[in-house]
Amino acid sequence: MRTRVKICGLTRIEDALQAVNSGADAIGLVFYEPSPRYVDIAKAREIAAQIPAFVTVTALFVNPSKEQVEQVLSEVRIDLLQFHGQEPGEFCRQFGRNYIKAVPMREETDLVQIAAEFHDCSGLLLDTYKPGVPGGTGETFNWQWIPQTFAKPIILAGGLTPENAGQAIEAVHPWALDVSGGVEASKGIKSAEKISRFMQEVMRRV
Ligand SMILES: O=C(O)c1ccccc1N[C@@H]1O[C@H](COP(=O)(O)O)[C@@H](O)[C@H]1O
Repeated sequence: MRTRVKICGLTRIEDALQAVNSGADAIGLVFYEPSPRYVDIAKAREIAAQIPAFVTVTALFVNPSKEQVEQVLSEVRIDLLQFHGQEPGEFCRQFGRNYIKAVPMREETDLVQIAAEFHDCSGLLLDTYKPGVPGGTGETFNWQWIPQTFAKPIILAGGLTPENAGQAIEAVHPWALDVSGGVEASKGIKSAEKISRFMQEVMRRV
């Protein structure tokens, strides 16, 4: 069984189809306006409508209002919510949808306590901590901070590229990798060649 892959920050249909046709298990749409990967509801609907069954359409939020999440859920085909800010557990679970929670990783991060707060999440997404930047940093963190066995599925993120994807799998054995900047040609624009190479590196580790 291979490591799952989510390709995040898609802003164009052709990039989303490239991700799907290269074997990605999930795509991510960023509903966070300051991001260069932000998509509005109209664009998100267009992209999501092209995604076939069994590929998970993920909606990424950073400290959204309840109303913003509800609006996206009512207008776009969304299979999974991703909360990438300081949202508490009660906020994340109020929508009655599957969700993953991003954790900004520091050496002292208490993953056991976080897993208890988000006991009903579908996975913890471990990302690089950078003050003032909620995500999409393009930087890795020290993977040795991640326990080898853990109660929740681990989704590894932060600075992943075609060059380090294989090493990440061998070091961390995560449930999934989540990549954004590492498969881009420029911010918000994906590179077909990098997506394809990233997926090949993952598939070589089956
Ligand atoms: O991609 C963004 O712009 C973004 C903005 C705000 C929060 C999260 C964001 N992206 C997520 O960050 C991680 C790591 O990204 P990268 O591979 O280091 O570029 C990933 O989960 C993205 O989905």
